[in-house]
Amino acid sequence: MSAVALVDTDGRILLAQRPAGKSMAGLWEFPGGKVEPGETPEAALVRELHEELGIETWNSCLSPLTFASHAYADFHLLMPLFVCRKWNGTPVPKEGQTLAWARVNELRDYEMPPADIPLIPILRDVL
Ligand SMILES: Nc1nc2c([nH]c(=O)n2[C@@H]2O[C@H](COP(=O)(O)OP(=O)(O)OP(=O)(O)O)[C@@H](O)[C@H]2O)c(=O)[nH]1
Repeated sequence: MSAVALVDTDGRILLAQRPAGKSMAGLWEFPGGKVEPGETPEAALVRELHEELGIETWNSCLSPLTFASHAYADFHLLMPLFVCRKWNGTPVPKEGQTLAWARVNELRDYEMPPADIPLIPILRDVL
Protein backbone atom coordinates (compact mmCIF):
# COMPACT_ATOMS: atom_id res chain seq x y z
CA MET A 1 0.00 0.00 0.00
CA SER A 2 1.07 3.51 -0.72
CA ALA A 3 -1.02 6.71 -0.44
CA VAL A 4 -0.64 10.39 -1.18
CA ALA A 5 -2.03 13.71 -0.02
CA LEU A 6 -2.38 15.78 -3.19
CA VAL A 7 -2.22 19.41 -2.04
CA ASP A 8 -3.40 22.19 -4.34
CA THR A 9 -2.15 25.78 -4.43
CA ASP A 10 -4.82 26.78 -1.87
CA GLY A 11 -3.58 24.12 0.55
CA ARG A 12 -6.58 21.85 0.06
CA ILE A 13 -6.18 18.06 0.11
CA LEU A 14 -7.82 15.63 -2.31
CA LEU A 15 -9.96 12.90 -0.78
CA ALA A 16 -11.61 10.03 -2.63
CA GLN A 17 -14.72 8.31 -1.37
CA ARG A 18 -14.64 4.53 -1.67
CA PRO A 19 -17.43 3.32 -3.97
CA ALA A 20 -20.29 1.08 -2.85
CA GLY A 21 -19.45 -2.60 -2.95
CA LYS A 22 -15.83 -2.26 -1.75
CA SER A 23 -14.68 -2.83 1.81
CA MET A 24 -15.10 0.35 3.87
CA ALA A 25 -17.45 1.76 1.19
CA GLY A 26 -18.38 5.39 1.73
CA LEU A 27 -15.26 6.28 3.70
CA TRP A 28 -13.00 9.06 2.43
CA GLU A 29 -9.36 8.15 1.86
CA PHE A 30 -6.16 9.37 0.31
CA PRO A 31 -5.59 8.25 -3.29
CA GLY A 32 -3.27 5.28 -3.59
CA GLY A 33 -3.28 1.54 -3.77
CA LYS A 34 -1.31 -1.64 -3.81
CA VAL A 35 2.37 -1.72 -4.65
CA GLU A 36 2.96 -4.40 -7.26
CA PRO A 37 5.88 -6.86 -6.97
CA GLY A 38 9.08 -5.13 -8.08
CA GLU A 39 7.50 -1.69 -7.89
CA THR A 40 8.58 1.13 -5.56
CA PRO A 41 5.95 2.92 -3.44
CA GLU A 42 6.59 6.07 -5.48
CA ALA A 43 6.18 4.30 -8.84
CA ALA A 44 2.98 2.69 -7.57
CA LEU A 45 1.58 6.14 -6.77
CA VAL A 46 2.59 7.61 -10.13
CA ARG A 47 0.77 4.66 -11.75
CA GLU A 48 -2.29 4.81 -9.45
CA LEU A 49 -2.71 8.56 -9.83
CA HIS A 50 -2.82 8.07 -13.58
CA GLU A 51 -5.23 5.11 -13.39
CA GLU A 52 -7.54 6.50 -10.69
CA LEU A 53 -7.45 10.24 -11.37
CA GLY A 54 -6.01 10.71 -14.86
CA ILE A 55 -3.18 12.96 -13.69
CA GLU A 56 0.55 12.74 -14.33
CA THR A 57 3.18 13.18 -11.66
CA TRP A 58 6.75 12.08 -11.03
CA ASN A 59 8.73 10.28 -8.32
CA SER A 60 10.61 13.52 -7.61
CA CYS A 61 7.32 15.29 -6.74
CA LEU A 62 6.41 12.78 -4.00
CA SER A 63 7.73 13.75 -0.57
CA PRO A 64 7.51 11.14 2.17
CA LEU A 65 5.59 12.56 5.14
CA THR A 66 4.68 9.78 7.55
CA PHE A 67 3.03 6.38 7.63
CA ALA A 68 -0.08 4.71 8.97
CA SER A 69 0.26 1.55 11.03
CA HIS A 70 -3.08 0.05 11.90
CA ALA A 71 -4.31 -3.42 12.91
CA TYR A 72 -7.48 -4.16 10.96
CA ALA A 73 -9.36 -7.32 11.97
CA ASP A 74 -7.94 -9.34 9.06
CA PHE A 75 -4.62 -7.64 8.22
CA HIS A 76 -2.13 -5.08 9.42
CA LEU A 77 -1.94 -1.98 7.26
CA LEU A 78 1.45 -0.32 6.98
CA MET A 79 0.90 2.57 4.56
CA PRO A 80 3.38 5.30 3.66
CA LEU A 81 1.83 8.72 3.11
CA PHE A 82 3.50 11.04 0.63
CA VAL A 83 2.70 14.68 -0.13
CA CYS A 84 2.46 15.81 -3.75
CA ARG A 85 2.01 19.45 -4.80
CA LYS A 86 2.91 19.21 -8.47
CA TRP A 87 1.13 17.30 -11.21
CA ASN A 88 -0.18 17.74 -14.72
CA GLY A 89 -3.91 17.63 -15.44
CA THR A 90 -7.02 17.93 -13.31
CA PRO A 91 -8.03 14.97 -11.14
CA VAL A 92 -11.18 13.26 -12.39
CA PRO A 93 -12.77 10.17 -10.84
CA LYS A 94 -11.88 7.32 -13.22
CA GLU A 95 -12.96 4.41 -11.02
CA GLY A 96 -16.36 5.37 -9.65
CA GLN A 97 -15.03 7.34 -6.70
CA THR A 98 -16.37 10.70 -5.55
CA LEU A 99 -13.70 13.36 -5.12
CA ALA A 100 -13.55 16.25 -2.66
CA TRP A 101 -10.98 18.95 -1.96
CA ALA A 102 -10.86 19.54 1.78
CA ARG A 103 -8.99 22.02 3.91
CA VAL A 104 -6.99 20.36 6.64
CA ASN A 105 -9.34 21.83 9.28
CA GLU A 106 -12.28 20.25 7.44
CA LEU A 107 -10.85 16.71 7.30
CA ARG A 108 -12.68 15.72 10.48
CA ASP A 109 -15.98 16.32 8.62
CA TYR A 110 -15.12 13.45 6.25
CA GLU A 111 -15.38 9.99 7.72
CA MET A 112 -12.03 8.28 7.08
CA PRO A 113 -10.71 4.76 7.70
CA PRO A 114 -9.41 4.32 11.25
CA ALA A 115 -5.84 3.98 9.96
CA ASP A 116 -6.03 7.52 8.59
CA ILE A 117 -7.12 9.32 11.75
CA PRO A 118 -3.57 9.74 13.19
CA LEU A 119 -2.43 11.19 9.86
CA ILE A 120 -4.69 14.24 10.16
CA PRO A 121 -2.75 16.16 12.85
CA ILE A 122 0.51 15.38 11.04
CA LEU A 123 -0.88 16.92 7.86
CA ARG A 124 -2.17 19.89 9.86
CA ASP A 125 1.36 20.52 11.13
CA VAL A 126 2.88 20.67 7.65
CA LEU A 127 0.14 22.50 5.74
N1 LIG B 1 -5.85 4.11 -0.85
C1 LIG B 1 -6.03 4.14 0.47
N2 LIG B 1 -6.29 2.98 1.14
C2 LIG B 1 -6.46 3.08 2.45
C3 LIG B 1 -6.38 4.31 3.15
N3 LIG B 1 -6.60 4.08 4.47
C4 LIG B 1 -6.83 2.77 4.62
O1 LIG B 1 -7.07 2.20 5.68
N4 LIG B 1 -6.74 2.14 3.39
C5 LIG B 1 -6.95 0.70 3.19
O2 LIG B 1 -5.85 0.06 2.63
C6 LIG B 1 -6.29 -1.17 2.04
C7 LIG B 1 -5.64 -1.42 0.72
O3 LIG B 1 -6.20 -0.52 -0.21
P1 LIG B 1 -6.23 -0.86 -1.77
O4 LIG B 1 -6.71 0.36 -2.46
O5 LIG B 1 -4.93 -1.45 -2.16
O6 LIG B 1 -7.26 -2.04 -1.86
P2 LIG B 1 -8.81 -2.09 -2.13
O7 LIG B 1 -9.54 -2.52 -0.92
O8 LIG B 1 -9.28 -0.84 -2.79
O9 LIG B 1 -8.86 -3.30 -3.09
P3 LIG B 1 -8.79 -3.43 -4.66
O10 LIG B 1 -8.21 -2.16 -5.21
O11 LIG B 1 -7.92 -4.64 -4.85
O12 LIG B 1 -10.21 -3.66 -5.03
C8 LIG B 1 -7.79 -1.09 1.92
O13 LIG B 1 -8.36 -1.92 2.90
C9 LIG B 1 -8.03 0.38 2.20
O14 LIG B 1 -9.28 0.61 2.75
C10 LIG B 1 -6.13 5.50 2.43
O15 LIG B 1 -6.08 6.62 2.96
N5 LIG B 1 -5.97 5.35 1.09
